[in-house]
Amino acid sequence: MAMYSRTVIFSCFQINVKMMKILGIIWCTFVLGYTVAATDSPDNRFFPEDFSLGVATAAFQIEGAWNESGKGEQLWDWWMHTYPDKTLNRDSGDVACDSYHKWNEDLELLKVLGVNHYRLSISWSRILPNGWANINTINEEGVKYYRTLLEALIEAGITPYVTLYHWDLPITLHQFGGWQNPIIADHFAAYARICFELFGDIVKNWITLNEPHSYCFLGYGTGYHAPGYALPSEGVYKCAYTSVLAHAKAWHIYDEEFRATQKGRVSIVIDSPWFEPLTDTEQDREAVQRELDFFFGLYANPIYNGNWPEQVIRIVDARSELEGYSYSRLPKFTEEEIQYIKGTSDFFSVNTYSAYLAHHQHNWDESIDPDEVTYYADQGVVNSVDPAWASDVEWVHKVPAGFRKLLNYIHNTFGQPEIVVTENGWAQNVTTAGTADQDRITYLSEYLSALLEAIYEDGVNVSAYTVWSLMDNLEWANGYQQKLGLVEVDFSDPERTRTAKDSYFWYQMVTKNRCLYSDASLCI
Ligand SMILES: CCCCCCCCCCCCC/C=C/[C@@H](O)[C@@H](N)CO[C@@H]1O[C@H](CO)[C@@H](O)[C@H](O)[C@H]1O
Repeated sequence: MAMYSRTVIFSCFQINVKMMKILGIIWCTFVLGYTVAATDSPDNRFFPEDFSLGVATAAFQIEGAWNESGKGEQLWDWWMHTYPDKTLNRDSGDVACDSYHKWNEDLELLKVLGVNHYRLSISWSRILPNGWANINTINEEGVKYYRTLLEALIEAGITPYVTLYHWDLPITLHQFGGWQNPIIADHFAAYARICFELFGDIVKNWITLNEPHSYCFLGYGTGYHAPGYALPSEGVYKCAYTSVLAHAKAWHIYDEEFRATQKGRVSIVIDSPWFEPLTDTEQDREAVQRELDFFFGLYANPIYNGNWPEQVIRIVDARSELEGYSYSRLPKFTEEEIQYIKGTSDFFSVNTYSAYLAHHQHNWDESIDPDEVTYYADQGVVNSVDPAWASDVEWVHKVPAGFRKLLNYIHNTFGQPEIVVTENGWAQNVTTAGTADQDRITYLSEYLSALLEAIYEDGVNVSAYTVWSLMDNLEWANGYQQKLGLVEVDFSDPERTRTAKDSYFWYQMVTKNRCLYSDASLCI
């Protein structure tokens, strides 16, 4: 039955969406009976009535059309064209899922999936081809593309969550040093203002930046991502400083100029795995807290509590001095900036996929290795994973209990905010991926169970959950070699044919039943 549903699904899209829904229901009835039994006792409670279930994508990862309709070049276009060997299989985003041309097919997928919200991003250089926010430089074709898509989503009853920056910096701004240069915060704020003006009448949920930890650490720390800068001693901190400031400026613009009329809200996506102590010792428990502070707190603390986490300041200042620096490698916020940044988030957005074990690094606090002047060495933590945690790619391990703990940590550390899970999902290697993706169903089911426990057992205020991703797409440096979609995309086919996976039908059942059981009468 599952195979039959999949084979016919896409011709149905064009003809009869209602028929698709019926096929999905048939699939659920005959296949999910087995699926649920195979999953480790999912929670049988209904999601709260106003809880929002959604999926996410990002512009560069799906749109393609990299130089069409007036779009300017951005960092990842340049990176993949200039250093093709830095991406697995020498893949690029030139065509990606071709969503720039096939957005209405994606919309049908969303409608049939029955999601409440869709998280997407706007490509900065599609709106402002040269990056500069000068009213004369707005690319009307880019505006029309997003306007049409956003209006169609609203028309379909799907709430858009719009990310302004998902790693695709206009190349002109990279040439100014990108996120190493605090002036980028002003450029971002000006771009944000234009987007609020252009789309704020219909977009009510804004995300300023996606995962600053990822683009700061990978782009300016290790150099594994664009722009490829290996500046591990200071690059991450400078990038974090500019990013936090950029976010705060955009939030203030919205707050002062748009909130009263548009009545929307603004947040920033912060990503973090959960960390478990390797051993039950005080040293390893402290290692967990240090890693959380350097990974998560570097971005969340200035925005929610004011300033960098206290121990990050203490450690980096002390180590900088011991290393012979005449200044601290950690840029400092002025008192005025601390007050300006604090409180600039209307809800807490978090991306999380995995957990790691944390172990105190031997001698970390007693000696300084001059070859180890890095953001990583500052933390003094060695990470590993528990071999019992299921995994198909090196960076994602199935640890739903860690997800619940992370939600509780946010609740307790950052003032019990409303939490929106803006990304969570299961990554498969291309060699093991396929449309029969029971592993993904198991992962999502267990993570959603953990989320329900956080809501009902722990009293954590989680209002939305978002699967990454609607469809397989360009996974940055991993090219098309890792798959996270509910829908498979054939990247060898010029048509980029989309085929629903088993997980797509499973999530369709969840959005319909609003619980994790195919038989909703079992839910309470
Ligand atoms: C054998 C020992 C292994 C130890 C390894 C220890 C490493 C510890 C440090 C943790 C690093 C975690 C990296 C996770 C980052 C993710 O949050 C990030 N890659 C997620 O980015 C989003 O994910 C989507 C899927 O990759 C992506 O497509 C999307 O655009 C991103 O927003």
